[in-house]
Amino acid sequence: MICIPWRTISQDITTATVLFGLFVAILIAYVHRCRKRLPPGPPRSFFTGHLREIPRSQPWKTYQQWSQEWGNVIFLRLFGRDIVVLNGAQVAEELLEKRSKIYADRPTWPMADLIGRQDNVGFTYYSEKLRTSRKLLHSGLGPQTKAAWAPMLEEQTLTLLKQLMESSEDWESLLKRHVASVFVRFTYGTDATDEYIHLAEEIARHTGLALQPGWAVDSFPFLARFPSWLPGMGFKRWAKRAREQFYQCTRGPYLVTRTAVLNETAVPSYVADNLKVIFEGSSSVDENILMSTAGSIYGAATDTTTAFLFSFFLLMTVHQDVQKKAQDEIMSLLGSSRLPTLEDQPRLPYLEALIKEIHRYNPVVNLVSHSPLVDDSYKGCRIPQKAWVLCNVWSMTHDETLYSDVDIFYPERHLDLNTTDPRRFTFGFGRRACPGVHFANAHAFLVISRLLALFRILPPVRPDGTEQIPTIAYTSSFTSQPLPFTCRLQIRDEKIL
Ligand code: HEM
Repeated sequence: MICIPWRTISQDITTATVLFGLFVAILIAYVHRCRKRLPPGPPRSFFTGHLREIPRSQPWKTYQQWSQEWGNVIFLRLFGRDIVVLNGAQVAEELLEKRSKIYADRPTWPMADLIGRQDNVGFTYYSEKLRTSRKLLHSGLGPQTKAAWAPMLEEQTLTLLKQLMESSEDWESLLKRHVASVFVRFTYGTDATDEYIHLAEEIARHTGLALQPGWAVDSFPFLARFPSWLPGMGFKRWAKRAREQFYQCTRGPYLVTRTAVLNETAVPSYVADNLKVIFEGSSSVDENILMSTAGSIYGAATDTTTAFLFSFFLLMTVHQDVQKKAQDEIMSLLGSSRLPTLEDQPRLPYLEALIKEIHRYNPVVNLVSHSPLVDDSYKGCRIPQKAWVLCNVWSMTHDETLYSDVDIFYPERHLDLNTTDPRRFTFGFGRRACPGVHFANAHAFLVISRLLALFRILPPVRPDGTEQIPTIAYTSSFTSQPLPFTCRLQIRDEKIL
């Protein structure tokens, strides 16, 4: 007979009891979590989730319509991911502003990580690195540093006007080039070369591709750990090339400015100013963080600014009456004496209202993505940790309780200072809100006021002499731009330049 010592049996019983207790506790926690219901949403297919329900074209408009049936917080599932759409200003402010610490993260995007985008502030997960990056950006872009970048903005807009006087039919490419020059100047203090612009456009194309749904690695992140020579791992080889180009685009211009700082030939810029204090020993910021914040500016600033300015051109081409009112305001303040400067901004309220209305009418970024760091709940519904929280900016700037006749382009609504400033939504929320907001507002004011002072923006003319008013329509991309349209620029007051 085999004799098992009593001590061993009693140890086994204790271990089994502890394990069973642990199992029961986990089960209770799991059941409790699941019993807290998820937010409501349209019915979905068991296999494809809401793939068929979510339209490819301007989904933000559909989400707004769904809110009438399902409320302001809607739950969707796509490619195995939880998506929570926030459709109103109140809920966005409640969650993303008041609970900003919870909603400071970005959704995980394994494919974007593979192409190196963790070194781009807009994608960086919430961490010490992100906090340092944002501090650096705020200190370079905030209103306290306006005196440092305002003269550069004035000089660059003047160059744009002169180029437009020479060849106004090239307004589209000149405007794009102007935007690129402004951000390369601001960041590195150098001229934007064709090579850099081309590489940066390639990087933006790669980002767009990586963010498209359907990459297997986004649903099964463990695939990223498999060797790239295995069959079916072509995405890893593509990602490696894309990542190398991304680092080339970030390092190249940074090193040029760094060398210029060391040689004492650098002109003031975001990178040069920060490097000087690092080299003097007055700042302990890691140079790698400075380099990646600098590399993030171009991507975050150019597409958004270009989309906004193109929208201005389209809306002025169609709404001649609004354009005339803005021009009359500039004329009554300045006559033909000079071009507007940033000091004139507070004295041109109609122009300020016009800028607000361009933001409201078609927000540049209609869906802003955040992600909660922990499980959260709102009005009894669970918002799962790591869910993809999509803040529907469109639904806020088209909320009938905030703005009347939402589909009408009507800057006058903002002359009443009680009207909600749409930029409260269009530049994002909480701890991820756009650090470039002050720069963007100053830039928009300078370009728009100076263009209107010098030019009339007119619809194209058909062969029979009648004007062809373009249709107002926008893309469905991440930054929503007007669909291609044409307009004419006519000089209205040459003496002003
Ligand atoms: C019309 C112009 C612009 C618009 C409409 C715009 C809008 C936005 C929006 C909606 C976000 C996301 C905010 C969020 O997640 O809550 C964002 C992020 C960001 N923007 Fe802008 N932006 C503009 C111009 C600029 C400029 C001029 C710069 C820099 C010079 C800039 C730098 C950034 C950066 C670095 C981020 C990422 C912040 C983070 O993830 O923590 N943006 N912007």
